[in-house]
Formats: sequence, structure tokens, C-alpha cells
Amino acid sequence: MEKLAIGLMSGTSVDGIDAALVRLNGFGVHTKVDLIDFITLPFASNVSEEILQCMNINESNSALICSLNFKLGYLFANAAKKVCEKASIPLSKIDFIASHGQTIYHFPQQEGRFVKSTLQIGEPAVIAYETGVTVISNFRSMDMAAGGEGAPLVPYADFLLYRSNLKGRALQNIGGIGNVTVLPKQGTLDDVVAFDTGPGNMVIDELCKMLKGVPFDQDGKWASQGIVHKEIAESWLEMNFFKTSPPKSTGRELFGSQFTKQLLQNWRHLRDDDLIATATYFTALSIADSYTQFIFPKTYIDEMIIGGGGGYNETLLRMIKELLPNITVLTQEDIGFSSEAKEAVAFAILGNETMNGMPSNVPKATGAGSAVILGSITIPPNDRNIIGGRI
Ligand SMILES: Nc1ncnc2c1ncn2[C@@H]1O[C@H](COP(=O)(O)OP(=O)(O)OP(=O)(O)O)[C@@H](O)[C@H]1O
Ligand SMILES: CC(=O)N[C@H]1[C@@H]2OC[C@@H](O2)[C@@H](O)[C@@H]1O[C@H](C)C(=O)O
Repeated sequence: MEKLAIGLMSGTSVDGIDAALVRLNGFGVHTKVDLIDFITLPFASNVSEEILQCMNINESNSALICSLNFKLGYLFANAAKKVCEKASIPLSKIDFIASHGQTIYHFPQQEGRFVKSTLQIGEPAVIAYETGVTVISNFRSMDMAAGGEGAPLVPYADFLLYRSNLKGRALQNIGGIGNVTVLPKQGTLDDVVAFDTGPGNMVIDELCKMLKGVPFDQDGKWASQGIVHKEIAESWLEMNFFKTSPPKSTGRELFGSQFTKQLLQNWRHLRDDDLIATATYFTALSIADSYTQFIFPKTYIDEMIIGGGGGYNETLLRMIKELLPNITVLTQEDIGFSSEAKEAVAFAILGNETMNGMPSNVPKATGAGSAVILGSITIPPNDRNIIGGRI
């Protein structure tokens, strides 16, 4: 049966809310998905600052998180309304909204008194009330309850959309964080491997903010003008995270502003453009090294397909191609999809699985003990039929 759904995503870059309006047919391996429309609503600078403050363990507090949860709920609801307006489709025609929310903190493993846990905020009751549409949210918690890291979750959608009988594929996302889904040629869901490769644009963005007063390195321009200090980037790769075998996930906790401040302190003698070039090479190297260590020994890869905003950084793309000369490196655009919309579409697909009672984590990717149905369902205020059988 055909369904209309909206996927909402706000990622680790904290640049804005992506909203993808999609048409879905079927579920599981029979899923067909068409992107009808897509928007990004950038965060006002005071909102992104507040989110970053909430994420910072030294600056956050419970009042801030309490308020931001609702504030983001309204912003997510607005993004859903706006994408419907753009597509001239009334909200009343939407079957469900799948909202990833904003990750505020992520402990993939226990750290001292902090137990393994993850928190995505953006109150689903507000989204359901404001739109009158059923909302699926809190996707990561059930995977973590089942022993997983709660991330990455997109691999399930990657398997449905990009598996191939002819080619081994690696879907490389370069958002704030980098993560890869490995789809062996003729593989089944059980053959899918996925993990976070390290920083995506996070360190580059931080350097651009601190050194240039701009949010990111547009098309990789600053990096293209700088000199790469390969030996310095290689020394950053000595961190334990890069040596750990998958499953593994990471975030701003490891590669956020603290990390970049430390780099600036240690390498302050380098020219600004050289630091940005070296950080860009660091991302490229961390991706290439992940493939060499953990993917190539087990799986033949024909092509890497890059998604996420990093796909627009031409210098980063060139460096990845140079470091991995034996595989074809493409972007989502090269194969007729959208780099920006990919994750929002993926969450609409995960929401569809939940509404059909299907598990959608990939235990090998997250480390969960079993495949589980993801998400919490929030019923809109006046929908009395939903428990009676529509789910
Ligand atoms: N034209 C461009 N040139 C260079 N970099 C760009 C460009 N457009 C976007 N980016 C980068 O992409 C980032 C946003 O990427 P994206 O929206 O995929 O991240 P995200 O979804 O927030 O992160 P994650 O996938 O880790 O959750 C920006 O912060 C910027 O660094
Ligand atoms: C905890 C969390 O929000 N993790 C994100 C983050 O951003 C990229 C990478 O780190 C990935 O692990 C994950 O997001 C994508 C959407 C995922 O779950 O597949």
C-alpha cells in the first residue's frame, strides 16, 4: 500500500533540519521509495549555539536540555509543514513523520559512572500536536537496549536502496561524522557491515569557525590553497578509535570543539590554510585507512558512493580518490540521488519498517544482540483509531 511520509534529520553538523517528503510502497526488501520534495531549514545561529552548548559536557545543564527538547520539537514540526507546503501536499495526507531528532550526547560504551546511553531530543508530542500526524522518534534506544551502540542505523536503508548483484559497494556518509555501510556483491542483510570511520566535516568546520569566522570550507577552497602536512595528520590517526575494530560509533564527544582546540594549541605555528588542508587530509586518511584495515581484507569493493555535505567539498573528494586509487569514487548525485536528502530519506524508510512491525537495526553494524523494532510511536491528539488497528 502506498504511503506518504516525512523523514526529519538534524545531524552532528548542527547546521539545520533536513526534511524529505517521500512516497513509499511496500516494506522490507520490497520497499520502493521516491523522493517527492526536500528542504533544509538552517538553524538560526542562536539555536545552533544552544544545541552545541547542550552537547558540551562542561556547559550544559538540565534546564537548557528541557527547554531545547521542546524548542526543537516546534522547529521539526515547522520543517514538516514547510516541506508539505513546498510540495503542495496537505499535512492531512501524510501517513507518518519519522523524526531522528538531534543527538545531544552519545555514549557508545560505558565511561566511568556514565552508562552506555544515547539521547536524541526534539519532542515528538509537539511534532504530533502541531502537525496532527503520527510520529516515530527515538530510533536509537531500542538498539542500545538490545546491547548495540544505537548507531549507525542508516545501513538498513542503504541495504534496501543500494544493494547490487553486480558490484561490491561502500556507502560513505561524510556529515559531521563519517560512516560507512559495506554492501558486498550479492550480499544479504546478514552480510552488511557498517561503522563510523571518524570525523567527517566536524574538525574542518570547527577550524573554519575558529580561524576564518565561517561555518565551513565552501567547496574545499581554503584546503585547496593550503599545504598538507601528512606526517601531522598521520600522528592524529594514532588515537585508539582508529585502531578499534568495528562495530564502533563516535561523535562530537571525541571529535568536537575540544579536539580542535587541542589541535590549534599543538599546531599553532601552522598557517591557517595549511591547518585546514591538513584537517581535510585527516578526514580523507581516516576514511581510506578504515577501508584498508577493516573492509578490503574481507570484501571486494568496486565503488564508493559518497553522501552527506562532505560530498560537496572538492578538495576532500580529490584526496579520497588519491588515497584509494583502486576503487571508483562517486557521489550520490553521480547515481541520480541527493547527498543532502539521503539520511532524511533513510529515517522515513526506518519509520516505515516500524509502522509495519519490522526490525530495522543491523546487529552486525551496531553490535546489538538481535534485530529489533526501532522507535517510539506518538499518536496525534485526536486520532482515536490508531490503537484500534491502523498500526
Ligand atoms: N558546498 C560545500 N562545500 C564544502 N562542504 C560542504 C558544502 N556543503 C555542505 N558542506 C559540509 O557538510 C556539512 C553538513 O553535512 P550533513 O548535513 O551531511 O551533516 P549532518 O547530517 O549534520 O551530519 P551526520 O551525518 O554526521 O549526522 C556542513 O557542515 C559542511 O561541512
Ligand atoms: C549517535 C548519532 O547520532 N550518530 C550519528 C552520527 O552521524 C553520523 C554517524 O555519527 C552515525 O553513527 C549516526 O548517524 C547516522 C544517521 C546513522 O545512524 O547511520
